[in-house]
Amino acid sequence: METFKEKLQQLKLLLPGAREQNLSVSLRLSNGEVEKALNIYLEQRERHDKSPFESKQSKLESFIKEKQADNKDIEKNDNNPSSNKRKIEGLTEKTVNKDSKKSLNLQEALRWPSKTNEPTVEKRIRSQTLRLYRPEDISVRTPCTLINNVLPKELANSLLRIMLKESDTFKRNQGFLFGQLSTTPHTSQYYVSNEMKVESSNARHFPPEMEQAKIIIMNVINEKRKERKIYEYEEQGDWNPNIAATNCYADSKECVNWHSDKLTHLGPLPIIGSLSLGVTRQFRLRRFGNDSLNITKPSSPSTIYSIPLVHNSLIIMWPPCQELWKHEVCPQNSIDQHPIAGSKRINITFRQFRDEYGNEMTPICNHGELCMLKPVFNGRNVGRYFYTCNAGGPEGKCDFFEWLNIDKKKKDFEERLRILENKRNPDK
Ligand SMILES: O=C(O)CCC(=O)C(=O)O
Ligand SMILES: [Fe+2]
Repeated sequence: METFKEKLQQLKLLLPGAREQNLSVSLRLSNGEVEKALNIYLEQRERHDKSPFESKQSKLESFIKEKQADNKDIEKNDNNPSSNKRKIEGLTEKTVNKDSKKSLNLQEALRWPSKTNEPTVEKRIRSQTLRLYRPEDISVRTPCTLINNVLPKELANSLLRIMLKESDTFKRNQGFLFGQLSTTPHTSQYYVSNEMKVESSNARHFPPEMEQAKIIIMNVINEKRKERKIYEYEEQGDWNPNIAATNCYADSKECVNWHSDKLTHLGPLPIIGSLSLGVTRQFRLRRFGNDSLNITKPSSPSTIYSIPLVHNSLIIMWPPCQELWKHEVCPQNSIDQHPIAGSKRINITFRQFRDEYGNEMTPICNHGELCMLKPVFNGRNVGRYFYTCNAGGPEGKCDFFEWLNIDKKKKDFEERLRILENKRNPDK
């Protein structure tokens, strides 16, 4: 387990020009999670950069209000005897309380973010949002490929109509964000292709139009993939999407926040084919990991690339997009109405569920729950993966940790298949 100091060091490597004090506050607010701390830091900085004309005073007031709200939540948790206190390695509870109050300090608020200590180059790059329209630019700058008009027009329109109807029964997912229960700002639904068994009562089978779309998209992606490097640990065979996470954004304010897609059941280095239907929305990408594989043009972690995804477009997220980048669909002030969908957008993300990463092959944490698979995105272990506790609630994570051994997993899975086969055909 890394100490608070080591995590701070990781953050410093990621954001070389940033003030240590700001990174330290971000790390405390993130409950000691480097990835969340990076987001908190970048969001604060972005917010700051977006409003250069606001007076220092009003910026300061809103910053303090936010911090006060955050700290109230921290205090509420810490005062609640039934909830496990927030744990940050290397800090006692007392220090956490004392230090989180310290973030109300006026001096510190004024110093967020530091203008003077950061190098000019980073300062110039950091506020950059680059809009990318041309597929050539998208391929050079990001680990994605954009294909417009991917489906025959009639198929795209009929799939949109079907999904609009289906979306009436899509649900808002609930999850934990910084220990607080929160609801996703859009609705979604899982689908599985027809050759798969529906194991979860929450999943539905692909409607026939989705199956047709899947085949076209699968062929397009496998064709494009022939021109690309295939990493040692990605699925070596053809890409064969068998599940689809679908989203509905009812209006311009519905969104999905910065995230990378979970690898637990997809395995390392997945390919994700994301089809957009209905209203055009901005899909934004930001690198946050160390691109040691050098597949995209070097960019600052805070450079945001914004890509308009029009009706019937496919964005392919190639590996290592989920390992080293984050993506979001941000809220917008206005959108152009779509003739069929009005203000709605439907998104279908085709993915390949890999059996060797199924539930039976996933370790169980100390809580007795299935673990989640996470990549190391920086430092000397970049390129490795580990299993960790998936709990996000107020009870906190347990300290389960296990490196993923990809070769061993493959062997274990083959062994498991052999045993199952022997049980089915004992005479063989
Ligand atoms: O709506 C989109 O384009 C992205 C959706 C997404 O990122 C997801 O479902 O994981
Ligand atoms: Fe995603």
